[in-house]
Amino acid sequence: MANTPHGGVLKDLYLRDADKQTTLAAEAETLPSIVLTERQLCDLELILNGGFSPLEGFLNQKDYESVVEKMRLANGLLWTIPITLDVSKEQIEESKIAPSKRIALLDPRDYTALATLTVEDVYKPNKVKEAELVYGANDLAHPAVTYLHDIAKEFNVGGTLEAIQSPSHYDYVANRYTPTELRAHFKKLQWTRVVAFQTRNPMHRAHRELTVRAARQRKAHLLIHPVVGLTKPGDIDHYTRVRVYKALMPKYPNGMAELSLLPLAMRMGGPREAVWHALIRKNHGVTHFIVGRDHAGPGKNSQGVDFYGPYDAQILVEEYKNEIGIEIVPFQMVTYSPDTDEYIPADEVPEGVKTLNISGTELRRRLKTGLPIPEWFSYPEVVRVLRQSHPPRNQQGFTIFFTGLHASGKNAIARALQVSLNQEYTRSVSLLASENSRAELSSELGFSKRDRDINIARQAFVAGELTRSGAAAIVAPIAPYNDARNAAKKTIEQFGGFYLVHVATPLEECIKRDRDGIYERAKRGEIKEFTGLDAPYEVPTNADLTIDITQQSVSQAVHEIILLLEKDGYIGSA
Ligand SMILES: Nc1ncnc2c1ncn2[C@@H]1O[C@H](COP(=O)(O)OS(=O)(=O)O)[C@@H](OP(=O)(O)O)[C@H]1O
Repeated sequence: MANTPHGGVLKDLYLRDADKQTTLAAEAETLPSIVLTERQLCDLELILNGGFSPLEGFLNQKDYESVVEKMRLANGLLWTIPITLDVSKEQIEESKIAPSKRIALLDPRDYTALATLTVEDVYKPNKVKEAELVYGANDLAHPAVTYLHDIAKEFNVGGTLEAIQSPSHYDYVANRYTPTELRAHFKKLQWTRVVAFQTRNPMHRAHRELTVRAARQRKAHLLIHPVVGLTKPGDIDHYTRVRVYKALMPKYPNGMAELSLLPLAMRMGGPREAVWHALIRKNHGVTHFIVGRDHAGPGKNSQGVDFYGPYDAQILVEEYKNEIGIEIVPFQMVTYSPDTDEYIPADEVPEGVKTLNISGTELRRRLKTGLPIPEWFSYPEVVRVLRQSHPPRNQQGFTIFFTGLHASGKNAIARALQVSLNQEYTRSVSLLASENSRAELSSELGFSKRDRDINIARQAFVAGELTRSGAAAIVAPIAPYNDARNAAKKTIEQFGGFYLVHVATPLEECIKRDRDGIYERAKRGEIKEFTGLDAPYEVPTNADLTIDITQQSVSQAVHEIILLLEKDGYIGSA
């Protein structure tokens, strides 16, 4: 039989409110509303489907303070992470949020009303205290603490929820199970002992071995229950991870393991989060839960020291195991022994026996450079998925961002670079020449700082999208301002390579080379705010390459850019 929910009753608010959903939806149209944040949306989904049982809403002040201080709801039930609906002063005023008011909670993606909140109270959380007691330190190196101070708004609204509808999902829908659905699934499969494995990372052979060992030890079936809500910033995206899990599932014996995706917003709260994870799994009907080394660990604090000890989570979970009501399976990471070609838990490796491992950083390096990933470490099917999402540099996109004065020669170099890159045949090459960008993207803009910044931001957006899709983008605006160039870099480099090339032709030379006589017109006052004359050009100090066309030919300039791209692996074979 599936495990009892935390608090005894599964609070599936969809089932509870099924009869009144049409009325609630109609009422929601008339109510003031709050558009949820991404984190709040994840939390709401798990409150509504019972994953957060016994919660039936967002914590009121009494519950919040009790959870922060005592790891318990005000009624004494164990609950370790505050689940709060944070709002700003403006939202409170605009929606007239006050006790006993009803508020519609809207999906941020399409403004669908998902639930109605009956407000109990509005309160100001003590964020420093929450950071210290829940996450162990008021240290911005902790992602949940940064969230608390930089993203979460000033006030919390406590209150109970009524369910209108669940948030829509369009990805991996068949693999998403609510607690009610998962319980029915276990029943159908006749699974009574189920050990759940939580993960926010791709899974390799070591994870498969670890989970099978846990199942064998406890004579249980296996639920691979990865988080697909919000995880640690910088993690591999969930699309890739789910493809990895799907590639891995056939490696388990038939009928041993199932995959279900959990729309949880993690806090990386280590020990407290491990207890929370266990309670969530209990609500999903699971009987056993694997807690490994450094469970939900946020990494190092601002002093360079780990926030939590590697086994703190296991210790806290052990301390509360009777109240949690799920059997904890503590696990050491398993490691590979090349001599015996087997995986062994780290604490069982005999003295002197050599073991191998590949760290996350090393794996990313191998993916980036195209270096082999050995079969003892992962399955070829898994590696294929990872390589598709992390192509080597020579298949990734990049942007060459030229900056320089009018008539500096940047347009000629940009055109020649496009021709040169076209020889490669490996990716499409797009040139956003300044005159085209001005005509097609920014025709209504002039040359004030604000307008120029918008112009650069638009080009950066387009170049970013091209870079994301694996193309080479060449942009060649004047881009006279540092902050706009830096913002462009930030926009683009999250998707691939970014190179700032400063065509540093001196102004006098530009004036000499200006065949259209534009500088002359500007000097006569016919063109205002002209860069280099009555508008500034901030010389970049962070250019990847500086070219002076009075000293170098166009071919030479292009060749230097090609050399830069080759050095970083964007062109040529890996
Ligand atoms: N006031 C003023 N200042 C600078 N440039 C001016 C101005 N008015 C028109 N032009 C012509 O517009 C071209 C520069 O546009 P950009 O989009 O590159 O400018 S910016 O990056 O937004 O600053 C640039 O042409 P190219 O250098 O040939 O691209 C200029 O001839």
